[in-house]
Amino acid sequence: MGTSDVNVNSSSSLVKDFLHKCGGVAVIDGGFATELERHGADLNDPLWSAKCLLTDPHLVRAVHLDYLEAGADIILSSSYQATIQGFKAKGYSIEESESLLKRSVEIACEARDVYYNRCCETSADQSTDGKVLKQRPILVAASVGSYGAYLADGSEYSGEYGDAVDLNFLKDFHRRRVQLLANSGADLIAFETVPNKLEAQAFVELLKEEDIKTPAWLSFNSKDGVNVVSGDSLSECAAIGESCEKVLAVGINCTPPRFILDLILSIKQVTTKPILIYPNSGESYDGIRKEWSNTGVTDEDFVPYVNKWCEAGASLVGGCCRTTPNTIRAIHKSLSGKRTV
Ligand SMILES: C[S+](C)CC[C@H](N)C(=O)O
Ligand SMILES: N[C@@H](CCS)C(=O)O
Ligand SMILES: [Zn+2]
Repeated sequence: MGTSDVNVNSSSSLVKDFLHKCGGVAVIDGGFATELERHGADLNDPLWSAKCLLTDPHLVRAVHLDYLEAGADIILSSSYQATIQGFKAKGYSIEESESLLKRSVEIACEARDVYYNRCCETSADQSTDGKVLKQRPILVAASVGSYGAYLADGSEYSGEYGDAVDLNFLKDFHRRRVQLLANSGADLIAFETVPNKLEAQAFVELLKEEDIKTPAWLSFNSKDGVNVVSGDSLSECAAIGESCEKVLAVGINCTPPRFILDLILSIKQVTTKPILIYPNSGESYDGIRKEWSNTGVTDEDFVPYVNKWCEAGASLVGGCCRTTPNTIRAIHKSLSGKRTV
């Protein structure tokens, strides 16, 4: 057995072991880019949330910390739309771009360190203003958004890349970023808002070809509750995750809450891996104007479904775009009876 086999075996139970320590269900953080915006960041930029790595790394750290204090057990780095190609288009060198990518994970790890220090400093009888300050296992996941995210026009909600974009193109597009993020100190890689089957295939092939030691999750988005946004079959997409030993969980993110239950039931047919769910608020996004239209959906609409989703098979639950630390606090509270620790 080579060293790579040893490493894969030792990380192959990371999510299941983590879930066990969390009492069966883990809380994922909430919308990251939209939370930066709520704090005043202007993300009308091709880099979207990754712009803050350049302009306001302190805010990036503060938002991670807010999610930890709201009860998130897993935080995702600010690298969703951070790509070497995107930074290069802004005039950054390859070295600078690579260092920004690594920085995104370092900042998340720093937030975790600050959080643990706060937990130590807070005695049990101190008031914590509703903050969850509890020493517990916390994972940092390196976010990898799709090629559509890099296009910066909301294409991750269509998954239509045109005929020129084939499997090799997507693998080459993502290769260096995945290598870097895998060696950045993150506990896992979060391939998220994956809009089509081709890109899912590219991600799992990259994990194998590049002998990536950091395990991953694979999370798709849907706009009809049946298929992924491109129209590709969710079952076929989830089965790609199931086929790869380095993918430790499969699920759905950035999808309206009303579709989630059916999507869990569909994924459950094809996977034995933990299922993760982190829906958006249910509002619509205009990818050109980079604006959300508020359809009146609120945190209160979302949270009551969380226990049903867990009963249906989800074991990692959080929020995506336009959810906030309040959403995560409410999810944490709502799951507290379900957790066995
Ligand atoms: C999941 S969508 C809201 C992401 C935003 C998009 N990549 C953009 O740049 O507008
Ligand atoms: N983790 C990213 C996903 C965007 S769909 C974010 O929350 O900004
Ligand atoms: Zn989202």
